[in-house]
Amino acid sequence: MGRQAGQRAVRCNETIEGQDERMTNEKWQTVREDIKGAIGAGAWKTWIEPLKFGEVKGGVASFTVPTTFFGNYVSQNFGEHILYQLRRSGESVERLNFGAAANLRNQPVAASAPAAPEAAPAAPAPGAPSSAPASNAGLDPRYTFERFVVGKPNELAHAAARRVAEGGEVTFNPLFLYGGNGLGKTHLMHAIAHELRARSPEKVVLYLSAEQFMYRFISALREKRMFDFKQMFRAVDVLMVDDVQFIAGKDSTQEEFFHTFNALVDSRKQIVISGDRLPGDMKDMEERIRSRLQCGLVVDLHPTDFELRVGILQSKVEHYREQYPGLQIREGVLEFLAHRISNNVRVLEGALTRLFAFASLVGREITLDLVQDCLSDILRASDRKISIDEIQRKVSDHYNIRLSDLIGPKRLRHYARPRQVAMYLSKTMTNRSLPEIGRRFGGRDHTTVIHAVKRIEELKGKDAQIAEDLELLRRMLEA
Ligand SMILES: Nc1ncnc2c1ncn2[C@@H]1O[C@H](COP(=O)(O)OP(=O)(O)OP(=O)(O)O)[C@@H](O)[C@H]1O
Repeated sequence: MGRQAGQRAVRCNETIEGQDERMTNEKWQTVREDIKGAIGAGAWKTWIEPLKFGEVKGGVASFTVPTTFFGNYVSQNFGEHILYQLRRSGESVERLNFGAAANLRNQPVAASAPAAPEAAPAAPAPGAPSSAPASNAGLDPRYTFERFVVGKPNELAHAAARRVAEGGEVTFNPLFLYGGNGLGKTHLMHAIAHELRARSPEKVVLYLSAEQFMYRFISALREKRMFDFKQMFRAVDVLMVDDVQFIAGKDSTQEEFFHTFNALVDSRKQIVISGDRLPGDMKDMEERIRSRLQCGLVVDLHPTDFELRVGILQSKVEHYREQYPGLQIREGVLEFLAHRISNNVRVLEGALTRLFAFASLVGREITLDLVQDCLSDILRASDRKISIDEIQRKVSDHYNIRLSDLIGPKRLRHYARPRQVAMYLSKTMTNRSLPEIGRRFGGRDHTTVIHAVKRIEELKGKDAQIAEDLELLRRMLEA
């Protein structure tokens, strides 16, 4: 463990022992008044006043709330304020626990994470700890390393995520995960947070989407709570921001993000960011942010290959078997799905969920006929066509050059060769005409495209590197 983390743990323990008896209901009354200043009287009256303070024990502050929903809402929306104000008042509280009054006789209810958009309704996972750090609100309990299937396309991203989750000395900062839709970026980020929470419960791990960052920033500005906002973000040990491309073009949010980022990096706190493309290709993102996003470790989640998709389906089937015992699935069905639905794991998962639900309703075995009946719309939509845009994006990522340089006028070999590769793929993998391809590459003439195609045809036979690049790009585009 790094020096910093060790020092922090000792300090926390010392304070906790001294202060467990100290925290009283009277003190809570003072603290909650401070929260009123931070969140406004309306929200305070609705959400904070009804909280009944219980105790602080082992670094966990417990409250009784009217319902589980109430607890979840407070945890998600005001948890950080409560933690921050408690700590400011001298308490060394690491977590909050909200027990619903009705359930208290049985078991305290955790202020558990709400469901991710496509997730099952929020409920603490079986066996989950009975309290969750408020800063972990929003985590899907299913998105763990155990449930993440590793294959060639995602092995590097997985290894980097594992390294961060060990919570040791910060070696690369930030870890930037990028890739297309539904390839597992969010899953890996949640897995890091779950693992850190289990290994180092004293650490404050904050996961949020870039959109949430923006809304919190705007409401802090509106309610004149910028000091609290800054303190809150600077108090975290690990910050994870998902879908960072969302803040591109949003100037003041970018400005605040930039300062938050710098403050955390300066104090050697780990940052994990995800995006749908390379930082360098994020149009409308300020240059200073793009360069900072690239200064740690940048890893790509490549499109899944057939083997990985089959692996993911098999792992999901195992979980479904617990839910739908006795359901039979014919041989060849998973391979068929993995072959036909290739671009997005989320769609693949959705297809399987629908199949299991349908088969259990009608009491039928899952066969290829059932797949055709039940998934015709998904299968139709997955018969996708490859576009010139996609080819350009993949080629520029592959050769690590900017999209604008791939398309632009620069004639250096460093740009010209990838451009010829992209033109060749556009000719051989789409049914676009030569003039149209020329137009899409910065308004070039169709004879330039013919020359590029011929040149790559020639090189394919004698340059092993080009042959390998073409093969890899083709596989990624077809995936
Ligand atoms: N390797 C994998 N193993 C198991 N499940 C996976 C894997 N990759 C993706 N999934 C599942 O696919 C779904 C979509 O993944 P996730 O939300 O992490 O994608 P994403 O890359 O963040 O997509 P987006 O950019 O659209 O937000 C999730 O339910 C996730 O559990």
